Amino acid sequence: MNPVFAALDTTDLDCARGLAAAVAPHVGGLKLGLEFFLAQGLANTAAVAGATPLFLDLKLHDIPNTVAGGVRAIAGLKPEFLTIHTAGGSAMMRAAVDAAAEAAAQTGHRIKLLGVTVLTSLDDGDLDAVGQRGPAADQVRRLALLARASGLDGVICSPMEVAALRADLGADFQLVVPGIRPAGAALGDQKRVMGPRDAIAAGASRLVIGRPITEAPDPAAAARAIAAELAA
Ligand SMILES: O=C(O)c1cc(=O)[nH]c(=O)n1[C@@H]1O[C@H](COP(=O)(O)O)[C@@H](O)[C@H]1O
Repeated sequence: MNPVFAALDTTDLDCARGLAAAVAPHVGGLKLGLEFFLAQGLANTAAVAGATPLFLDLKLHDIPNTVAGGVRAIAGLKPEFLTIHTAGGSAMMRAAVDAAAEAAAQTGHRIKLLGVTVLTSLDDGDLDAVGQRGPAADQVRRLALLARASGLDGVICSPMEVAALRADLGADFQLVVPGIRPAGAALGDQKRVMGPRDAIAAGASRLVIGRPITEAPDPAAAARAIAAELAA
């Protein structure tokens, strides 16, 4: 199984279609999120994903009733994964789990819910500034345990926390990992990063990779090179 989801972070439909066509043969799935979904909506999200597994990254974070409504609203898209924020608390996560179960009874498709823990663009100093107890690794562990207890299928975490979470949470819990930077790739706004091979070796289930693929001169070649590195 190719563990890479390519993040197509654009508002432009033609750009997303072009990237999807180029990289889909070389990745395990496509991630469409905030930018694309807000600009293009449900129908175009479905159109761009086509038959490729979809990771719908909406990072839902609201009161339980509203998040449950959000899950129901996108259920027809049948994404493999949907993100919600663990910081929304246990009741919110349980409401999302219940809504996903109700939707599965109707659509026959079970959406896997992933809890965002501490964004990979934040470091210990950033956490302090918003009044959260660091270090980041401790906060990630606290939120991941809460996510599992609330019935989520897995969490999003940085590569720096994967090994410890894998040891704590067992083999079946999905650890989906952005903040991936192949050797020489620009960091951009990411702060807690690792290379693709090291992240998988540490225990990541899936990798989310955006700009190192989409901003490469040849996105298909970049995706193919990452797949080859992981298969070697
Ligand atoms: O939920 C996510 O996918 C996510 C969580 C997180 O903590 N950090 C993070 O970077 N992401 C997403 O992963 C992708 C990373 O993109 P690149 O930094 O371009 O590789 C983006 O689409 C982010 O929205």
